[in-house]
Amino acid sequence: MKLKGKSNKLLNKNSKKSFCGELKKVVEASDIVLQVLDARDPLGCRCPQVEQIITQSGGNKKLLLVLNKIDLVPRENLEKWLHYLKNEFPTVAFKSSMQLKDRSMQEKKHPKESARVDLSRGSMCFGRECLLKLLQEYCRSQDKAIQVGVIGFPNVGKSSIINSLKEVRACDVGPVRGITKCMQAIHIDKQIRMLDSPSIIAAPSNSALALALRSTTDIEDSGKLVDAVNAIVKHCSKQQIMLYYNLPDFRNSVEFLTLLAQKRGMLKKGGVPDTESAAKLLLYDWTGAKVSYHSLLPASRNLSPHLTKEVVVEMQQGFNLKDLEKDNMDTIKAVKYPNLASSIIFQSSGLTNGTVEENELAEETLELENIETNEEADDSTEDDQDSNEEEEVVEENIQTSRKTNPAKLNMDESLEEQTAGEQPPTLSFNLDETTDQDDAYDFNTDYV
Ligand SMILES: Nc1nc2c(ncn2[C@@H]2O[C@H](COP(=O)(O)OP(=O)(O)OP(=O)(O)O)[C@@H](O)[C@H]2O)c(=O)[nH]1
Repeated sequence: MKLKGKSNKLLNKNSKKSFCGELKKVVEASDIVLQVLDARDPLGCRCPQVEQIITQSGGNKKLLLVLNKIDLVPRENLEKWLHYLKNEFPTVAFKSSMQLKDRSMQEKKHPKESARVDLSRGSMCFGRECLLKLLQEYCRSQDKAIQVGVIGFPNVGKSSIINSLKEVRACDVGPVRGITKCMQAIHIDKQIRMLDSPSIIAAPSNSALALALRSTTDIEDSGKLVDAVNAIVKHCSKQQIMLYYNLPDFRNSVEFLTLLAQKRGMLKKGGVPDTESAAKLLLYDWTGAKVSYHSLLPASRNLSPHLTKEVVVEMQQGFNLKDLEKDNMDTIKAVKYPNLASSIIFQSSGLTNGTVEENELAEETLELENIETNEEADDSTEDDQDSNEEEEVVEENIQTSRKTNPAKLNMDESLEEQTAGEQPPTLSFNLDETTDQDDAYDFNTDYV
């Protein structure tokens, strides 16, 4: 996600500390916080530390979950996740609009431009009315204008959701991770102001899988790329991966990447397979806009350890949950889904821990040199109210309680139950605490 306009010029800070600070400002300034989840791995996109900050902040702050990219999971799986998540926080099913015009383009209003806008189903947004209604009703119940923070790990679709609500490409969207560096305000209407934020920083203590999918920057180091691919592939059905990429059997990640590079014609000088590019392609696939995979629900339906029943009730107050359920059903009915058999089964590693306190970060900087920033964007198109309001920031410190260290989920039991009727390929997962440490993974061991 790339923000346009003056804000990036003024606040172009690349350090993770700055990311943390900006995220906290957004949370602090928000009446409602939307935590955006990729529907393909809802739990992996939830950050217990940030949820705790919001739910324990007092001052009537609300937390909603937005289950985005619902067009990439089978309908049956989506319905199960909505049912699961709503027991913790009110949850909105969403599919972002994929092709929106720039504000500058919209101002031109050339008839040929409008004719070129893609109106196909794939580019449409679903869930917009439901989310807006929820926010507007909350406004009315509070009898005041509200600020709505949009937070989440990289690439979950934060910018896409804001753009979809605004119906204009106010923030740039793309597969590159972590381009948003500072808070920016976007007015949806007179009563609702969205606050965009840099992504949550995944703590280094997370599993290799969580780090592969949720790290703030694109991975560049070739060894780390192979590790990241290894972590992803070993949490999927190998047969389905082979089928999706149309590859023969492989023994390990290096062999997989070699085959993938050959298949896609990714060759270096002398015809050597470019495994680094193949690895980046796979990572983009796994966090981007296309590949359908879905994760199974946890065996235990207990409340997440960092939540209490009182918190759940408090977060529900002020929202009409019956209407939300009905509106979600309307969204569900309208979207086109991949079928179960073609969607890759994925084993999530559960909630992803985030680093929210600046003092917990090492003095490292994000490797953003390779990311093309948008600072040269024409500021003249940014002369509306939105681009001037991001500096309105609350500087108070937020007290963070950090009791939580959620254990990884053991989903083995639920796997059998949930895949009954799904006819998944034969697979067996081993999610003990050491799984992700095992660099020399042998695919033949865990996949039957
Ligand atoms: N299929 C599909 N793709 C989506 C959807 N929402 C977002 N995407 C794609 O997901 C990718 C990331 O979207 P962004 O909106 O840039 O995500 P972000 O959370 O703002 O990303 P960061 O700036 O890295 O934090 C883009 O390629 C989007 O086109 C959706 O509902 N469905």
